[in-house]
This record gives sequence, structure tokens and C-alpha cells, in this order.
Amino acid sequence: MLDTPFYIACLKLTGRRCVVVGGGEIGLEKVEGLLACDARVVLIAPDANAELQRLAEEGSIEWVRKRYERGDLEHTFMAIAATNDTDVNIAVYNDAEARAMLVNVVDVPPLCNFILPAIVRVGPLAIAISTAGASPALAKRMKTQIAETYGEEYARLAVMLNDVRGWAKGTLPTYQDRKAFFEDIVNGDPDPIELIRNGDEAAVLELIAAAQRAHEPTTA
Ligand SMILES: C[C@@]1(CC(=O)O)c2cc3[nH]c(cc4nc(cc5[nH]c(cc(n2)[C@H]1CCC(=O)O)[C@@](C)(CC(=O)O)[C@@H]5CCC(=O)O)C(CC(=O)O)=C4CCC(=O)O)c(CCC(=O)O)c3CC(=O)O
Ligand SMILES: NC(=O)C1=CN([C@@H]2O[C@H](COP(=O)(O)OP(=O)(O)OC[C@H]3O[C@@H](n4cnc5c(N)ncnc54)[C@H](O)[C@@H]3O)[C@@H](O)[C@H]2O)C=CC1
Repeated sequence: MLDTPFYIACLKLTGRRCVVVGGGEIGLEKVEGLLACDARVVLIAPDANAELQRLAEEGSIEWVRKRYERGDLEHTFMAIAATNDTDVNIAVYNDAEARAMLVNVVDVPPLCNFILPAIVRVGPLAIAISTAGASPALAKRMKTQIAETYGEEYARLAVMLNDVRGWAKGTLPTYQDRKAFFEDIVNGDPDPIELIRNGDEAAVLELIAAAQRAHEPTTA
């Protein structure tokens, strides 16, 4: 798989039907990952562990208590198979592929048209680490190291920069102008990340205001 050039993207799952087949520990892990992204999760499995049953009872997921059938993929955006039955996993893959649907069979690379990276999430930041399947254990180790480097201060700066995007789009006429404006702040002196680390958000706001003054077109 190392020669597969994976195209990395961020998917919007909000409200979309995502089917998880298999109600064990691994199925639960996948259900939780999808719920965290506001997907409409449908679990297909004849039995499910206690936590999945709880999620179904509270209405967070729909549990269809039966064995998988092809029709379960109707109107579905993504399918994840986590059963202990290889034939079922192959069927899910084939049925999904026939419909050009996104499909991941957990830990079976030949039965995946997408694979899952290890992810560091802090606020709006998401850093994905993939080894193209070479070593999930290494991806996990890197996740821990990256989480130590890119913490709350980066997430906070992202939010502060988002707050000024409207101004930039409304005021600065070209893409080049907006790029220069944002790069001035991000790579600014003083370093905005250091300022946030030191608890001085007021100084970051001042850095942003100074960049606004410097970049605003003159109306004379
Ligand atoms: C191809 C891929 C397809 C897919 O499942 O999407 C795949 C395949 C396989 N995984 C295997 C093993 C392990 N997988 C993990 C853990 C994770 N695996 C994940 C992703 C992926 N795993 C995709 C590639 C990702 C990439 O590298 O780009 C993570 C990142 C994300 C997630 O699953 O959500 C998640 C860490 C999440 C986190 O902690 O953040 C651990 C560690 C552990 O369990 O703690 C081990 C044991 C140690 C080891 O093997 O390294 C095996 C052998 C099975 C066997 O030996 O029986 C195969 C199959 C094979 O190698 O043929
Ligand atoms: N548990 C673990 O730590 C790991 C497990 N795996 C593999 O991932 C798979 C899932 O693991 P677990 O969740 O632990 O397994 P599990 O055995 O606890 O759960 C399997 C689930 O699949 C369901 N299932 C079986 N036939 C089905 C069918 N025809 N239609 C729908 N659902 C069906 C079962 O009802 C059960 O809910 C297994 O193949 C396992 O070998 C891989 C890596 C680690």
C-alpha cells in the first residue's frame, strides 16, 4: 500500500447517513468517531455491546438489530465494517464499491477505499497523521508528540484569525493583499503563539490591529 498516493481531505458528515456494521468494541470506536463529527449514525448488527445499546436507547444512533444486507447501504454516504466475519466484511466492501460509496473495513487495507489516520484535535485544529498503513503504531506515537507541540495556543490563534477573516475579505481587494495581511500576523514579531502562551491575548489583538492599519487601502 505504500505506493498508493492517498488524497487527504476533510469530510463534512453533518446529518449524513453513515453505516457501521458490527456492534463490538471496534464498532463502538468507529461510531464514536462519527458521532463526534455530527454524522447520522446507523448501526447494523444482530447484537451490540452495552455502550452501543445505551447510545441507541438515548437516540444518539439508530440500531437496526439484524445481520447486514445490501439494502442497508441505501442513501448512505459512508460505510465502515467492523464485524468478526470476513464474508460480511467483503460483502460490505463490494456493495459499497458498486455504488462508489466511501468504505473502510477496519484493519483490512484491500477492503478500504479510504483509510483512517491518527488525529490530534484541539478546537478547530485537526492534524492527521498517516503512514499509508506502514505503521499505525508509529502514527500513534507521532500523534502524542505532535499533541505536545501544537496545543491550545494554536487553536486560540486560529479562532482569533478567523474573527478577522470577515474584515480582510471585505476590506482587502486581492488574494495577494489578504495573504500578506495574514502572513504578517502569523509570522509576526512578537510571535503571536508566544504571546498567547504568556497569557497576553491583548498583545495579539494589537498585532492584528497594527496589521490592519498597515494593510488597509488608503482612501485618499
Ligand atoms: C491501513 C489502516 C486501515 C484502517 O483501519 O483504516 C490500518 C490497518 C491496520 N492496522 C493494524 C494494526 C494496528 N492499528 C492500530 C491503530 C490504528 N490504526 C489506524 C489506522 C489504520 N490501520 C489504517 C492506516 C493508517 C495509517 O498508517 O495511515 C488508526 C491510526 C486510526 C483508526 O483506526 O481510527 C489507529 C490509531 C488511532 C489512534 O490511537 O489515534 C494499532 C495500535 C493500537 O491498536 O493501539 C495496531 C497494532 C500496531 C501496528 O500494527 O502498528 C493492522 C494489523 C492488524 C494485525 O496485525 O492483525 C492493519 C492491517 C495491516 O497492516 O495489514
Ligand atoms: N478488539 C480489538 O482490539 C481488535 C479487533 N480487530 C478486529 O476487528 C473486528 C471487530 O472487532 P471487535 O469489535 O472486537 O469484534 P466483536 O467480535 O466484539 O464484534 C463483532 C460484531 O460483529 C457483528 N456481526 C457479526 N456478523 C454480522 C453480520 N452478518 N452483520 C452485522 N454484524 C455482524 C457481531 O454481532 C458483533 O457485534 C474483528 O474482526 C477483530 O478481529 C482488529 C484489531 C483490534
